[in-house]
Amino acid sequence: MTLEAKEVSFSIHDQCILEKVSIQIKAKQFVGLIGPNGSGKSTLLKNMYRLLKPESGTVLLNEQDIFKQSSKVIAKKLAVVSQETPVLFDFLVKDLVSMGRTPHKKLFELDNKEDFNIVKEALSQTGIAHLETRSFSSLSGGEKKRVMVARALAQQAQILILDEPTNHLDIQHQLQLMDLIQTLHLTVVAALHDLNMAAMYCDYIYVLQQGRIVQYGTPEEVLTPKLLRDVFGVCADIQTHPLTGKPYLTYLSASHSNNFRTIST
Ligand SMILES: Nc1ncnc2c1ncn2[C@@H]1O[C@H](COP(=O)(O)OP(=O)(O)OP(=O)(O)O)[C@@H](O)[C@H]1O
Repeated sequence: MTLEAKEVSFSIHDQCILEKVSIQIKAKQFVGLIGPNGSGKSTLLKNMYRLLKPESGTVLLNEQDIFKQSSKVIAKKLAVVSQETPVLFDFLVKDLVSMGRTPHKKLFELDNKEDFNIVKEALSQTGIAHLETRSFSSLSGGEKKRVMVARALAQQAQILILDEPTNHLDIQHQLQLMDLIQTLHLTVVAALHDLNMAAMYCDYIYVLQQGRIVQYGTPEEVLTPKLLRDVFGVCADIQTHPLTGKPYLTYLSASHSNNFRTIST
């Protein structure tokens, strides 16, 4: 399964939010989307999962225009965990996760044993089995996030679109979730704010700035002091971590960054 945005442009009230953005996620790749607040990450993802329609350009799911495929067909192939949690006050956690099975069911067809097992597995994988009979509205932000991930897993789609998946999660659950997603070997595109997470888990990273892709490559190629300064306006020391072998970023405060400049010149 592949997903691709080709020269996607999108405006709101005549303001250009995305300008000819092209990104490609090949089968089983974990691709990160990084960029400052307001750079267009969520808008791009919304164009890629059909919540918004590009003004120009195309989105291809398995090389076919996503807007020419039915919602049900797409939902079997592509699952989304968005930034917003739905307003579903009266649903129990297990019922909400069961909704992930909907694309696989005919109208009025009831869940069978296989569906129950898939939902059980999704609850267990996301560590929320103990919450299954709780009402969604009573959960904490992090618990709600894990329910939305469980619903996406129950959907058994081959492509996952994640908009800040670790937002609201404590560090243990951030790592558990990212590890889990990595072990599923799906095709993944995720908007991430934590650049160390992006470095650790992504095969490739695209950098958005003011609605344009300004850099693309492996974490090693993309995460450089220059990029962090130019795009994020921060000074950072970047080393290869001795245990992970991945780039590890240490952000420097204004006073430390002066020392850093003195040392590195
Ligand atoms: N409905 C809307 N009306 C007006 N402007 C919007 C709307 N939705 C998004 N925007 C603007 O589009 C730009 C891109 O927003 P978007 O949410 O895609 O950025 P982002 O990179 O995901 O930001 P963040 O990191 O803060 O989540 C922002 O300037 C935002 O204010």
